[in-house]
Amino acid sequence: MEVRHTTNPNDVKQYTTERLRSEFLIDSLFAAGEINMVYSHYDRVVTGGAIPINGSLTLEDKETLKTEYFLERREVGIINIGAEGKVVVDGQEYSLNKRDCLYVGLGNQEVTFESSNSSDPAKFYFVSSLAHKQYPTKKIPIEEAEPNRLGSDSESNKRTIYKYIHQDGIQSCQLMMGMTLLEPNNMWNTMPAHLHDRRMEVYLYFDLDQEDSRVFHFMGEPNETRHLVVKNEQAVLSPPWSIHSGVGTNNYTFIWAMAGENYTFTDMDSVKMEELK
Ligand SMILES: O=C(O)C(=O)C[C@H](O)C(=O)CO
Ligand SMILES: [Zn+2]
Repeated sequence: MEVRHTTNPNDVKQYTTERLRSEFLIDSLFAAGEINMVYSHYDRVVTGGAIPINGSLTLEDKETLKTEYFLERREVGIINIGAEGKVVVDGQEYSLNKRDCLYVGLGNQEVTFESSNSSDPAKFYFVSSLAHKQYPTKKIPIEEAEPNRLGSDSESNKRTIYKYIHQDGIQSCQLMMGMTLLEPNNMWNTMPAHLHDRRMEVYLYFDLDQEDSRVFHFMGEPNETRHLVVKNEQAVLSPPWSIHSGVGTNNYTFIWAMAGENYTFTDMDSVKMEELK
């Protein structure tokens, strides 16, 4: 898998667009019949995508992790963003429809992905972080996730945050994961912006409804922002020192995942509008 190192915010001020994209944008996670992963040194989070077509794909990379199996020292959250498929965890099958989430804990030795129909395949997005204890493998459909409604039409940021893996939901060591759905004609996410220097975060943007749709994702320290132009099914690594917010040219949905120091979703430092530059 590709390995990305961490960056210092003072250095990032000098980056060209190309360098910024190569450090923070994950532009090709999803390819038919492949599993692709990026290992970030931010909290050692692995971000991945799998589209099984002919048979199953296995979650593994001994070469990079130097462990016997992927979850020997890790946990993983998996969300299906495609058609129906299944994840098999040490022989136990979990069927996932679009937007369903599965948490798989430390110590499970074999995790494989399969599509129910190869002509309309599943697309599994996953984020994995380090784990010290085994929590039970658990599936949660979006209907059972805790919704948190935010924003307003006048601010164009009316949206629902669904929390899957968190303190009051599926239990994990440090991984938090959920999905935010924007109401039609609402384009802004995570504005007003926030920081959490205790945790890194990854955003996956998907369901951008036109070929030409883009999300302008804002990152950087609040007084030194930059943007990344993001296409459908691309992800962004957000360092702990960076805001993470976006505005779309069309409707979209995104999956957020965090790992780091604490396990408190509400541990956020809000950024005042006058601080943003
Ligand atoms: O729409 C939002 O606002 C979010 O979804 C925010 C993320 O959940 C987040 O950044 C959590 O720290
Ligand atoms: Zn955040």
